[in-house]
Amino acid sequence: MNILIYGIGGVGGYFGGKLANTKHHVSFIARGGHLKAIQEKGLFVKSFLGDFKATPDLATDRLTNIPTPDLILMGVKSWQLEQAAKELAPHISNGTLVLPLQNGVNNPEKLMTSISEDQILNGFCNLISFIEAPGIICHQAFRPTLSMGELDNRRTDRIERIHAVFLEAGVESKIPEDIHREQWKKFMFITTISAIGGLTRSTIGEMRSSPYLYQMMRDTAFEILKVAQAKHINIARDDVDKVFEIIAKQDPQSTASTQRDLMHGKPSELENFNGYIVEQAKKHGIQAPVNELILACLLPMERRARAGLKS
Ligand SMILES: NC(=O)C1=CN([C@@H]2O[C@H](COP(=O)(O)OP(=O)(O)OC[C@H]3O[C@@H](n4cnc5c(N)ncnc54)[C@H](OP(=O)(O)O)[C@@H]3O)[C@@H](O)[C@H]2O)C=CC1
Ligand SMILES: CC(C)(CO)C(=O)C(=O)O
Repeated sequence: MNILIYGIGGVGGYFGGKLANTKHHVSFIARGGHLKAIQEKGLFVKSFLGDFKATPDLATDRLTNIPTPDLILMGVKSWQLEQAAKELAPHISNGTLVLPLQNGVNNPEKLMTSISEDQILNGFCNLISFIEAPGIICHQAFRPTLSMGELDNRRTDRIERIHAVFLEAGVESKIPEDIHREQWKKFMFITTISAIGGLTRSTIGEMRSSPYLYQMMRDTAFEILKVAQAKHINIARDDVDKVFEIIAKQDPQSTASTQRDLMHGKPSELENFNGYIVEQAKKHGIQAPVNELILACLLPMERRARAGLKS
């Protein structure tokens, strides 16, 4: 199989690195000093589960150089997906499948702006990893897992084939019965902790121990639940409780990637998280005042980050 990893950051670097060590032909799209380091020395993944080195068949910043991919793993941030899909469209065939791994729940729709719906899968992952230095990925915590599915949840031969490729690479991969439901559960978790964490600059432990902030997290989650149900996602009140059980188990010092982006004045996924909920709540006639407040408070900072100014 010809596999392309588009974006070799925390996620693309970890899973792309695993795939590069299989028999498949693996190409990396990266840029700048990170690309140069990978071209010169390969990609080094420092992982608390065991370090490994990966040498892709090709590392480039030019899509014209790559063989037509059978599978593309999207490793960019969710707000970079539309642009990436536009750039990819002329370089794929009708048989190419695209698997997004971004946090958020509208990534397939973003890809559909340039790529045919029947070539798009849905997916998400769990791990904590980031670029530590050019050519080096640090996988810091969480046993990496990957969930994937067809948009209509059918267990097709092609999804089984892709799942098998990840298993072959030693990645813990799942095809849940309902990929959208599982993705919304993760979305509820990550959106609830990221935004309030970003707004208050607090760790998960600090938010859990403040009754006010804890209630704010719960209100955020219930607004997300209402939007999900309006969109006919099979998710219930029990799922909110399960999300809060997961929140209760997190290391008190932990912060989510979007929260860290917000805190470091980098462009973040705020608009794909709370922004999406506010937009969809309006569309479905639902009140979402907590998500609206969070979004309004963080948007000026987000705009500064996008204008290249540090907050
Ligand atoms: N990191 C994590 O632990 C987790 C992240 N996620 C989700 O995964 C997604 C990816 O996050 P993450 O891996 O952290 O993001 P990163 O910022 O670490 O990685 C994105 C990479 O894509 C590169 N990129 C973007 N556009 C291009 C382009 N046109 N050409 C070449 N390279 C490009 C970026 O390069 P450059 O830096 O030059 O812009 C960067 O190296 C997000 O949706 C995130 O929420 C989900 C679970 C865990
Ligand atoms: C919370 C976590 C680590 C779970 O994978 C995540 O998705 C993120 O930080 O973006």
